[in-house]
Amino acid sequence: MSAPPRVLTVAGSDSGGGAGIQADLKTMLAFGVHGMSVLTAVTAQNSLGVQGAWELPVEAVRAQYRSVVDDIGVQAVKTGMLASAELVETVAELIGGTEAPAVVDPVGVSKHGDSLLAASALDSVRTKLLPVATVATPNLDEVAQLTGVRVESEDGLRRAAAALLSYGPKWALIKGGHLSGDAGRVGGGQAVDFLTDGSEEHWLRAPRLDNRHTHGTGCTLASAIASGLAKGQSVPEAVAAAKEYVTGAIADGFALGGGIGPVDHGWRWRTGRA
Ligand SMILES: Nc1ncnc2c1ncn2[C@@H]1O[C@H](COP(=O)(O)OP(=O)(O)O)[C@@H](O)[C@H]1O
Ligand SMILES: Cc1ncc(COP(=O)(O)OP(=O)(O)O)c(N)n1
Repeated sequence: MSAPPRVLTVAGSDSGGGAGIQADLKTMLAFGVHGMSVLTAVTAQNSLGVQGAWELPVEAVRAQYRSVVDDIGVQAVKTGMLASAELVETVAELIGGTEAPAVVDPVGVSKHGDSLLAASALDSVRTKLLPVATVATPNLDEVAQLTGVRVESEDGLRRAAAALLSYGPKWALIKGGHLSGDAGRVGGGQAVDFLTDGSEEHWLRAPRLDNRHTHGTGCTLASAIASGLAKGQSVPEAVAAAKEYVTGAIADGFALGGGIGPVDHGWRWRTGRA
């Protein structure tokens, strides 16, 4: 049997299993690729928020990365929670020395408002990590932090993407999940994301689903994109497939715990929907 495409996630652990490394590996399984992980931090986390977070030492991150890349090999890398400037710079250096495409999810703050990245690391994200990204996938809060552009309209998505591209990623995917769904406002009724490399433009639209159990959407989307790239898809193809997958996962999100439950990574086989 031939070897499956291999995808590496460099991210933090979510003990609740909804986001972080756990969401990434479940997504990779759903896309039929072999998922591998470099752990950067451990969080005590559940549907109510993040109760604690501990970073791993830089040597532990470097060692995990080398173990995987030097022996097993990777066709795509995805990054998530990187916690500190030191870890951001280490991971940027490692990715910069690897040929595989990199999907950078510049995780800043969880849905509950818990910080997952030190404020002092923002400059390292801008100057070290974004330049080595094939695709960068910030949500609206993250792109505002990184570029200063606050998005309230579809034109705002375009401006934010242009500002992000100035830091060097090949493609910018601005996720409009946080745009207000109120009737009459832009994005109302739809979850709109915008993808561009500065010349091509792709608008990704899906019905805005009325399910509060959306924990892990960003990690899931980025891992699905990395899985598509590892299979040889172009960036627009991989993003379109990832958007379809995350939309289905939100539709079947689980009411687990007392707060925001996780999306369902196994919705395709659980429900039989394509
Ligand atoms: N209620 C929703 N209905 C449908 N799609 C959504 C909803 N909320 C978020 N999304 C989609 O989920 C993906 C992740 O976006 P977002 O939730 O903004 O990221 P993050 O988890 O990083 O904050 C995007 O494709 C976004 O459009
Ligand atoms: C360990 C860890 N990494 C990343 C996140 C953020 O995940 P995301 O997919 O953006 O989902 P929400 O937290 O916004 O629901 C996380 N929470 N934990």
